[in-house]
Amino acid sequence: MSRLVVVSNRVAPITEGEPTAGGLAAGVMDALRHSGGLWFGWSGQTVPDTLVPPDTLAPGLPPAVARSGPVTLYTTDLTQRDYDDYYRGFANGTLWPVLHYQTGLARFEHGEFEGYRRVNAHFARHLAALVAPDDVIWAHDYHLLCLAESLRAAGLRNRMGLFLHTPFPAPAVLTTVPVHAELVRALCQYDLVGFQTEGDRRAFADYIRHELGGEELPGGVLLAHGRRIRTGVYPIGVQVEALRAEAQAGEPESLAALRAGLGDRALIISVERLDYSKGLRQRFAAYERFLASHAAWHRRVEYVQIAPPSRSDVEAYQAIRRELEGEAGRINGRFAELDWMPLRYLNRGFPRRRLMPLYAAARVGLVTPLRDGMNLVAKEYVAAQDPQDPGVLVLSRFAGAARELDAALLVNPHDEAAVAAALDRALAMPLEERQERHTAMLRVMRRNSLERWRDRFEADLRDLESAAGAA
Ligand SMILES: O=P(O)(O)OC[C@H]1O[C@H](O[C@H]2O[C@H](CO)[C@@H](O)[C@H](O)[C@H]2O)[C@H](O)[C@@H](O)[C@@H]1O
Ligand SMILES: O=c1ccn([C@@H]2O[C@H](COP(=O)(O)OP(=O)(O)O)[C@@H](O)[C@H]2O)c(=O)[nH]1
Repeated sequence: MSRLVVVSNRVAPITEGEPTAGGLAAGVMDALRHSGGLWFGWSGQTVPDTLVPPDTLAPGLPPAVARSGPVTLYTTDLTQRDYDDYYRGFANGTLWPVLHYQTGLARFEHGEFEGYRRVNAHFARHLAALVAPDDVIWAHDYHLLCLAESLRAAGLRNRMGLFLHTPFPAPAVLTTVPVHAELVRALCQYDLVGFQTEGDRRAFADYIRHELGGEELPGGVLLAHGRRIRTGVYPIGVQVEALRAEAQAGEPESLAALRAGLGDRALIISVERLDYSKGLRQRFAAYERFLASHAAWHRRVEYVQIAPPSRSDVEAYQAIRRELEGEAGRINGRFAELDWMPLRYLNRGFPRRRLMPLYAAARVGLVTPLRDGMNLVAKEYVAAQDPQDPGVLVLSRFAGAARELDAALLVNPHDEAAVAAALDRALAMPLEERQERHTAMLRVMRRNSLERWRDRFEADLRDLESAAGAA
């Protein structure tokens, strides 16, 4: 069978035990670990611009190669200028906020978009030297919307698919990006475009029909720019049994330390990259309101927030970090007692195998992003629970995960009073109701596993005829 070539900006660290850099890297690594394949991406390193001759696009060096089990990892460095324009600039300063409906936080510079295209072309140039004509190419996420266009320009006729890990916003939101038309035209060079939810897929189809005057055929096929693009919904999953084993294996000392600090208090846990899309500011406010309005829970609960810094050189991320540090101190200052700290805010990451026992020990998993493509932490929390005595997931209706995990306590993260009431309800929930909700969520998660996500996308990609995109 032809090879699977995976391309993403972020690749998983190949050293065991390092914190995983977000859900994409964790998911792709877990998915590739069994079937194997070639994975190409950014090394995470930048090199000074002076190392690059002015007439070349990017470092002329061949990519570094490493092996992790059956996965061969090719990584390339970025120059400082490429990193600034592409990753810090257009990908995370323009696209990320717009894809998450935060248009007020988005900036736009034509030069950064050019840099974004330059890096997509740089990736394509390396890939063109690596892929065989019958390989299937599976690109990931908003960093690589223009990759297929660059690969086609280099003459590649391979089957190419893109899976978008983030939301795809309504056309009225996407069109705030001045180069939306160029982006969607480039996206149409893929043969298959996959989304986390039907809402995201619908938004893309609406753009094609209403902005481009394209056509939508039955079975998720779109006709636009003289091409035939297949679309589908592939919710990313987790490996339930492997995660459960990690949760049970535990790490006696760290868990013991946590338990000693907690005593018999109920633990509320939240874990995410420190990102404004994750709704931490609103969550802190909701927790403060919960403490103010539910005095009966004082000293009986503790909220642990794990929030490793992310994209720290983007201004909006620096602002949220400053703000949360102040808020955590203020909330503790208002409610803490000599022997009780209501909120523990940890500004650092943990390897996932250390997080799993913490999830297992938590009475409530509090996951309230303002928008999220999926949110794997929600699924990991459910997987970690003891089915005989499970904790309760309080989940934002705006996370992709809410489409599947509708047996969670679904909340609107903008409604502080509703989140506070959900916390009270979750903490007081009778065993039978907790079990019923947990069983229902586990059933969906077992069905929509990580393997199914990978297998369905890969099968649909392989099913397409080579260069079938021409309408
Ligand atoms: O690579 P970074 O800039 O450090 O950011 C980490 C990743 O964040 C985003 O993850 C998304 O993918 C998850 C798995 O599908 C999904 O659950 C989550 O909702 C998404 O936000 C981003 O999309 C990735 O590209 C980043 O690598
Ligand atoms: O300190 C941390 C924080 C998060 N994660 C992992 O990073 C992923 C986050 O994925 P999610 O889809 O929730 O959000 P993203 O960061 O991709 O937006 C999950 O697998 C977490 O277990 C981790 O390993 N260590």
